[in-house]
Amino acid sequence: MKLISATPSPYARKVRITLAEKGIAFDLQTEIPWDSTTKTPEFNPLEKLPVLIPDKGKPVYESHFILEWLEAKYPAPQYYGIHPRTQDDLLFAKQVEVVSDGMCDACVMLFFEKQRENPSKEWNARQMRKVEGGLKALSEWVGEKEFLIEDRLTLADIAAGSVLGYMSVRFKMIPWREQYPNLATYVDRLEERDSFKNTKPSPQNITDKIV
Ligand SMILES: N[C@@H](CCC(=O)N[C@@H](CS(=O)(=O)O)C(=O)NCC(=O)O)C(=O)O
Repeated sequence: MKLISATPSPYARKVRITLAEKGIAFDLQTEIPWDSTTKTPEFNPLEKLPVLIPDKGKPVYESHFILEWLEAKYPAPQYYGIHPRTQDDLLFAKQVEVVSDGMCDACVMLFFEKQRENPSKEWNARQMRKVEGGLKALSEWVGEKEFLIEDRLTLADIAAGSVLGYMSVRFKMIPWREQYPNLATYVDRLEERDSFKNTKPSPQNITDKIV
């Protein structure tokens, strides 16, 4: 199995963490999806990574769907299960992923708006509100807990941990660790896991003109 990924990608990190927690071997293909050299269009009509390419069968893309696919194909108890046991908890975990991924989307929008000749203040303010609203929601959900659900790592922690780790790399100017010390404690504990330690995001050097 192969995963097309990028070093800063919080979406790809969710998949890398899940593969590690489930103990699934895979080849990591690191790319810059914004450069003309990327292979993503060969596998994903949306030209985005992450893309999971199974040894047999069709490519799987869109991180939340890749995690669904992995949980379906590599279920508990043979593999570590990332879905909570009850339906309500699973729906809540998916809501945490919606907010976490939405924060990532807003961060990506901000990242590229800054590269425009005349960045729109209104557009940036709108994206910042989404990031700040998401941080507030995550902080309220986490409280003083070690894990969001069932006192063990689930989809919710993978999603929340990935966006918080991304912000530490891409958005140092947002003082979220001071604003929400409980989130800082929460993510620092997650980062002690091998699946997090071995998937730390790092910046990439985009060479092509994007906007
Ligand atoms: N909703 C998608 C978002 C994936 C995404 O935006 N990936 C970026 C790379 S990164 O932001 O994750 O580093 C990409 O491939 N962008 C290329 C493009 O949008 O054309 C997911 O969850 O997988």
